[in-house]
Amino acid sequence: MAYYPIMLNIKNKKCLVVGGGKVALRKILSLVEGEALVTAISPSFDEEILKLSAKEKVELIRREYQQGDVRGFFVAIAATDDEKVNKLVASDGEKYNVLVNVVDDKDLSSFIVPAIVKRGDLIISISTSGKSPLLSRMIKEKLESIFNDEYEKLLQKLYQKRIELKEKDFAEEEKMAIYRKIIEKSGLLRGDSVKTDKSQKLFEKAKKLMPGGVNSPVRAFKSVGATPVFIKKGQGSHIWDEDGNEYIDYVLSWGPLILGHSHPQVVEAIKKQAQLGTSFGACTELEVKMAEKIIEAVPSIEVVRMVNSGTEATMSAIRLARGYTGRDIIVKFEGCYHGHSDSLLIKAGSGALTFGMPDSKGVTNEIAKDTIIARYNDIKMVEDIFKVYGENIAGVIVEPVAGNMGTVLPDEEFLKGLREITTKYGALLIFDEVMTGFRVSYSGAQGFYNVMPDITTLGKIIGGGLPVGAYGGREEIMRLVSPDGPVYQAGTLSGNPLAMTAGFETLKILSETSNIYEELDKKAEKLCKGLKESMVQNGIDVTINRIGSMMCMFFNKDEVKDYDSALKSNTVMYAAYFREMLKRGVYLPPSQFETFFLSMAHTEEDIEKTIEASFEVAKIISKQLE
Ligand SMILES: N[C@H](C=O)CCC(=O)O
Repeated sequence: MAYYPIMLNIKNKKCLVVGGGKVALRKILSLVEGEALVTAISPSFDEEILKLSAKEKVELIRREYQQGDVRGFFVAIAATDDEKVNKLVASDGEKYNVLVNVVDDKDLSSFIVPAIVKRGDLIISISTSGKSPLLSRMIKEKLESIFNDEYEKLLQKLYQKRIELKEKDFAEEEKMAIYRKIIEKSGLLRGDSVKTDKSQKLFEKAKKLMPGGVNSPVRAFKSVGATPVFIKKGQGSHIWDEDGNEYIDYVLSWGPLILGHSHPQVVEAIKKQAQLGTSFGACTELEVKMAEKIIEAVPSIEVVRMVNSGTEATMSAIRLARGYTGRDIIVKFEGCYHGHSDSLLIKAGSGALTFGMPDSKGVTNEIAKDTIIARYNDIKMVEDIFKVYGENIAGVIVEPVAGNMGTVLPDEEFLKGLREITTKYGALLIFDEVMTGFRVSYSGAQGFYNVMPDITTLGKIIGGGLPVGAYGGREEIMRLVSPDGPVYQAGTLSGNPLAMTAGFETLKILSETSNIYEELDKKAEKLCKGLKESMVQNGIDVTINRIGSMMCMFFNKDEVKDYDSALKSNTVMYAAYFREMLKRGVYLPPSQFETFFLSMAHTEEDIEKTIEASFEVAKIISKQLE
């Protein structure tokens, strides 16, 4: 059956309800609300119907329905459980041209009544053409949670404006523009028009071709309950997806793009180099320039080796620490992520934490037993571990600012304590500065906190957006690396000219631009202040951790200083926040346990827009708390 949806004006129209029970009561109430002249026929009536009659809202006829009763009515509703009566009302309706609805029997009805969401004069009706009342009800509940009273207020505002403009001599397009502005200003419908068809199609295809449809797990948006958007291009602080949606980007390829996307100087240098050759697997002057630049900047590095990723850098650093000390055990911290090499995938952060599998299958017990886990910021625990295993510990690896369980800052004494303990026991201290290097300061976290490790690993920023990694440290340690020494490590594309060029240009800009880190800090401070305020004003608990342009907004009322406290965050709330922000053109990390990054390219306007969006979203997600 095909239905034609209409809204009936029943004001002052005679409407009949046949029946006197609870269902009849509901029907009478909705007719009364529509200001109809209601009559009900039934041998007996529910208490509430009698009360309505006492208030003269409904006229009651106390007897069974009789043939022809529908005559003269505008519409009739049969709400009895007597099949014979219902059929009689239906056939009378046909005979006397009266619209009839028989409750729960679409075949007997000439019209059916949709489920509705009503906010004052705003009425949204839902119908499954009588096929599934349950689905109608569930959709209604969903819509009720979206369309709150604010929509009614908006409707009234628009109506007032319409009356006001009626008298004025405006062209229709001008009027439309005014109405549109009012709607946009309300923020209520912003983002609901985002189209992601192309991304969705691509993801369906990708899932068939790649595990989870991705080349790195966190990209799958799984923990935030969304379909990933497929990115087509980036410029400055903005990215665009395949459907043409624009976003302010706070992921920045997970940190490398401190200058923003496609910085013209970096792009130009890459182009020039590409014309000269992309890889030689041989020595180049570029590698020498890059090594010089890194050694100049990072205080503890005297000699450096370039590799292709952060994972390679940390894996090689561990091997070097073992080679140097002749010991096997490594201490790492819960929630710190050092890439995906076997010995470091124990209680790891980032995607491993996001997907609840911090210990990966495929890592043998033999390997796992040489990694001891300690609590971040718990120097006493590290001391205790060293008291028992000190003689066998090759090194301690740590993110000096943890960025892979969200952002977690080190306590004042934590890093210093690690330096003292490792020195005392002859173990090496490895700072994984893949994320913090050239990010928290030009000299990394070690410069910022003035604590010098023995080995440092780098990645991200030093590749200027191309794949890269590096590890370096005191000369006496680094000379053990092959071919100077017996610790083997190699790579076909290591130090490749494109990555070296992009990285070198990036570091050059960072070193030549005055106050760059101060500016980033100021922008990030403003952003965090606004984000926090948006939550506080809407009664949402949030803890923001930040150092310079690295930050994380934990949906958590308590301080976040380690893995356990990070895990107490409300990930469902973060997921809702992420989805709503995305709709409003703000691209955040698709996991509660990742870091937000800012770039030099982010403008005041970006920050303001983000805060504005956050206020809108906070209002929406605060409803989840009710
Ligand atoms: N937190 C990770 C890197 O720093 C996220 C990147 C990835 O796993 O793809």
